[in-house]
Amino acid sequence: MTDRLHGAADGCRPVCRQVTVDVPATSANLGSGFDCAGLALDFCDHLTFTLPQVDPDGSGVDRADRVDRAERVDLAERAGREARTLVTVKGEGQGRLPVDGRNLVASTFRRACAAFGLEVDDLFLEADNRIPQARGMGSSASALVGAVAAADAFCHSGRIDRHRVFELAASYEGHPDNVAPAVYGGLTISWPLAGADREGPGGYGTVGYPVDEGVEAAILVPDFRVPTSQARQILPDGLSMSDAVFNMARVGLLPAALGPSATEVGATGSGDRREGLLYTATQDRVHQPFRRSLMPASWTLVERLRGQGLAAAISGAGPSVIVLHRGRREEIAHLAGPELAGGHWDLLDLPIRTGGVEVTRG
Ligand SMILES: Nc1ncnc2c1ncn2[C@@H]1O[C@H](COP(=O)(O)OP(=O)(O)O)[C@@H](O)[C@H]1O
Ligand SMILES: N[C@@H](CCOP(=O)(O)O)C(=O)O
Repeated sequence: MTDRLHGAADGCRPVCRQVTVDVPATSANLGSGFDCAGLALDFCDHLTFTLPQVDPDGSGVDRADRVDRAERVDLAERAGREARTLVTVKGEGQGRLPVDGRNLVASTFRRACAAFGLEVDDLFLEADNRIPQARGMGSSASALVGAVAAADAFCHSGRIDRHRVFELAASYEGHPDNVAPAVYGGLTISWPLAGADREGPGGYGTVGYPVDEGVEAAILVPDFRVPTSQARQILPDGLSMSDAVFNMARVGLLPAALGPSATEVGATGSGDRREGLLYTATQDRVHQPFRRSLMPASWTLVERLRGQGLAAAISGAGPSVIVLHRGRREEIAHLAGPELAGGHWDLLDLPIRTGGVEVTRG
């Protein structure tokens, strides 16, 4: 897509000087829902974007009074030279992620601002990261959503437009499954629009489903990384009809298996049968079998957990493992005992996050 959005104002001004963003981790696929299912997790990166730029006469931002005098002079002196990007990273990625304009959050923020018609001068970004990177918890989608949501907040007054954020961030990511829950929260099923349906920017649709309050996610996170790009390259070009049908039937079960209305579904009346539905909904023949060789230790763990009837799957493109459950935390920790005792795996017990990205202007 073209980067300047249709209808974006030419040369718009930022509506504030600082924006903070809390953007959640996500788990995509959930077994059967390759490239379409995603779940928001209550575990956030906290990002602070500051635009210190202001015209020498103080007219560059609507709230120029918040820029102190010394800073205005400093900025005036810097007029005419290349814009600076200064990034500080704490937590996940500290010492590893770029701290200049190559940082994914910073570069995406500039790109989204340009798409909205705002040319950004200097940018200060403080990233307090909790989401492990390249582990299958959607860190790259969260980085894109955080950056686009911040750009939306700088470029438009009022509440952020979640649909606009979803469309732009999904177009940058290239698949919408992690982006949608990071934007909207909860369980989402997303799809690329068919060619004839494409109109204007974007090209993805999504619907959200409520998640039963009793459902929790246990995420087992190893200390090794698998980049999503590598895990996508290993997938085959085609599938058998029977494997496609196997997954189609199961992804259709995900909203009922995770939703509060699951007990009302005739075939799933009792608590035990609900666990059975979660187990079935997370079966997969489309992507995990092809990725086993990239993450054998993760697959061993998935099989052990599933062997006890738990709804375990590779989280996203891996190598983390997600277990969706209702009150079975101790059992999961016990079954993952060998991995946890070895010191190379962590267990995160995470509630499902009902809301998506949160933005505050300062
Ligand atoms: N908070 C972040 N800040 C900057 N870059 C990030 C951030 N999170 C992810 N990235 C970039 O995305 C890469 C991981 O993306 P990817 O391989 O898709 O894994 P994941 O499963 O975590 O999304 C990181 O190596 C890094 O380049
Ligand atoms: N559907 C994608 C999901 C990638 O999720 P991530 O959290 O690993 O980035 C895939 O399976 O490739």
